Amino acid sequence: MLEIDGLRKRYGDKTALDGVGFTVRPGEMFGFVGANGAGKTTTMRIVMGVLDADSGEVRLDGRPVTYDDRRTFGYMPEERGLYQKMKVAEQIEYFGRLHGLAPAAARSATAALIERLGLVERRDDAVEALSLGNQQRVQLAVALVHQPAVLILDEPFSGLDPLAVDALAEVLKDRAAAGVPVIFSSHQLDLVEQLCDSVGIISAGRMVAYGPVGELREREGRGVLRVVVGDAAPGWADGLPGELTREGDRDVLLCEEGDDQDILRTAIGAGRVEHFGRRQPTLAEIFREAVA
Ligand SMILES: Nc1ncnc2c1ncn2[C@@H]1O[C@H](COP(=O)(O)OP(=O)(O)OP(=O)(O)O)[C@@H](O)[C@H]1O
Repeated sequence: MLEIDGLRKRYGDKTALDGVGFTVRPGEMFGFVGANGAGKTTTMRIVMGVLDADSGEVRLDGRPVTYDDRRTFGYMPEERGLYQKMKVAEQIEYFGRLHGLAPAAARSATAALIERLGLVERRDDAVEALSLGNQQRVQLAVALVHQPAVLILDEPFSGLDPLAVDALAEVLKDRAAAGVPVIFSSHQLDLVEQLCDSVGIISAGRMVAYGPVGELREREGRGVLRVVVGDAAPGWADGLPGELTREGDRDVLLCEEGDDQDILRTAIGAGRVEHFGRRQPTLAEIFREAVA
C-alpha cells in the first residue's frame, strides 16, 4: 500500500503543496486530477524522490519509502526523458537493464511492450524520428519494462491517439489486476471516471475531494433533478426553477435547485409523471464544483 501523508512544499514564498495526502492500495487505480499548477507533478516528484518535501511522508506498506523501493517503481515524468538518438527497442531494453533485468528478460519484456503499444514498425527507428505520440508510447514502455511494483504516471494519456489510449488503458488495468498500485494524473476526466477506482481532486495544493469514484458522485453533489411529464398543460412549470424542454411528446424539467416535494406536487398536478429522479453528477461536474 502506498501512503502519501501530509505533504507540504514551498518554492520560495509560493506554497505548492499544503498538506496533500491519499492512499493507494495494491491493485487500485488512482486518478489524480486538478487544474494546471494545482500540485500534481510536485506530489508525484516527491513520491519518486526526485524532489524533497518540506514535511510529510511517503510510506510503502507502512514504512518510509526508500531508494531501493523506488528502483522498483515505474515513473513517467512530466518532462519526458528519452535518448533521442537511441533506437526504440534498444532504448526500452536499456532501461529494463538499468532497472536490474537480466538481458534475456529485458529483451522479452521489450518485445512484449513493443507489441502491446503498437510500436512494432518503429522498433528500429531512432526516437527523434518518431511523432510525439509515438515518443510518448516509448516513454510508457520505459516506465513499464521492469514490471514495476508501483506505477506513477504524469499525464500518460496526453497526446495519444484513441487506439494508443485504449492500449495504455488495457496495460494499466492489467498491472492493477496484478496487484500494483497505479497513480496517474490526467485532465481527461471521462477517462479517469471510466478507469479509476478512486480519485483525488487537488486545488491550490490541497485535496478538495478524494475517494472512490462512486462515493464521490453520491457525496459531492445532489445532482440534477429530472422530471418527465406527459400530457401537461402549457406553462405548468412557469413558477418552478430549472429548464423545461420537450422530448418527443413529453415535457422534461431539469432542476439543480428548488424543493423536490414542491416540484413533484406541481408536476403531479400538471400531468402524468413518468420519471422523477436525480442524475448523479459526472466527475467533470464534481471537479468544477470542487475547484470553484
Ligand atoms: N521549480 C519550481 N519553482 C517554482 N515554482 C514551481 C516549481 N515547480 C512548480 N512550481 C509551482 O508549484 C505549483 C504546482 O505546480 P505543479 O507542476 O505541481 O502543478 P500540476 O498540478 O502538475 O500542473 P499541470 O496540470 O499544469 O501539470 C505551481 O504554482 C507551479 O508554478
